Amino acid sequence: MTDNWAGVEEFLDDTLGGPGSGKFLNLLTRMVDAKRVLEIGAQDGRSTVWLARGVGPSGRVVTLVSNTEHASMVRSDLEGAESAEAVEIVVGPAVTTLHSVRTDDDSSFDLVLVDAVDENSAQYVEWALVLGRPGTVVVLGNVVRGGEVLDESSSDPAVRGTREVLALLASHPRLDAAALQTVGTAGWDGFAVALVVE
Ligand SMILES: C[S@@+](CC[C@H](N)C(=O)[O-])C[C@H]1O[C@@H](n2cnc3c(N)ncnc32)[C@H](O)[C@@H]1O
Repeated sequence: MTDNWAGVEEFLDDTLGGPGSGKFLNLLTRMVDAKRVLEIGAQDGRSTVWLARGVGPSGRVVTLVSNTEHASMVRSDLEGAESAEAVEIVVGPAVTTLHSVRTDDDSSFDLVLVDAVDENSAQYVEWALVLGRPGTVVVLGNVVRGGEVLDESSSDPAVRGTREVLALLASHPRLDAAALQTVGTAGWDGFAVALVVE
């Protein structure tokens, strides 16, 4: 994982709409001075490594993965990574494991990354409200999906889940949110950011 960009494509890809995503998350973590981060959905450590680097060795990153294979991939990517000791990996379907997630000293999470990209995204955002506080930042990946998100007749669970969560972001009284579109080698996509308010 490097800070050195090899070119325009790498630079554009390093958002939640592209395959990189890490540097954007690292910047956001530092911008909001997040010390406690919850990552909902990781396949490997590409985001986790950058989140750990962002919170520093005294911070905490709780990463939810669906199975032991993905847990191994996250662990492997974390080997030798900066502040890897800050990361706790929790294995199992996020809708289940979220019930057991606690902050270590009962402090709320400062930043929640919703990136499982399945049909349960709205539930994950509801959990971000439970485990966060006014001022917590919530980020959601892959919310444009090549424009498919505009297809209200889609049967794709990811599209349906995304439409549901965008409707929640647009209407929830405790969320102030915006969505942004991105372009990169993975195509046209985007991410959403939300601020938890009183
Ligand atoms: C877009 S990727 C996550 C990218 C991740 N932030 C990273 O950089 O590795 C979505 C991943 O979330 C995980 N996921 C999907 N549904 C999940 C669930 N219900 N519980 C936990 N993880 C889930 C899957 O491993 C899936 O590959």
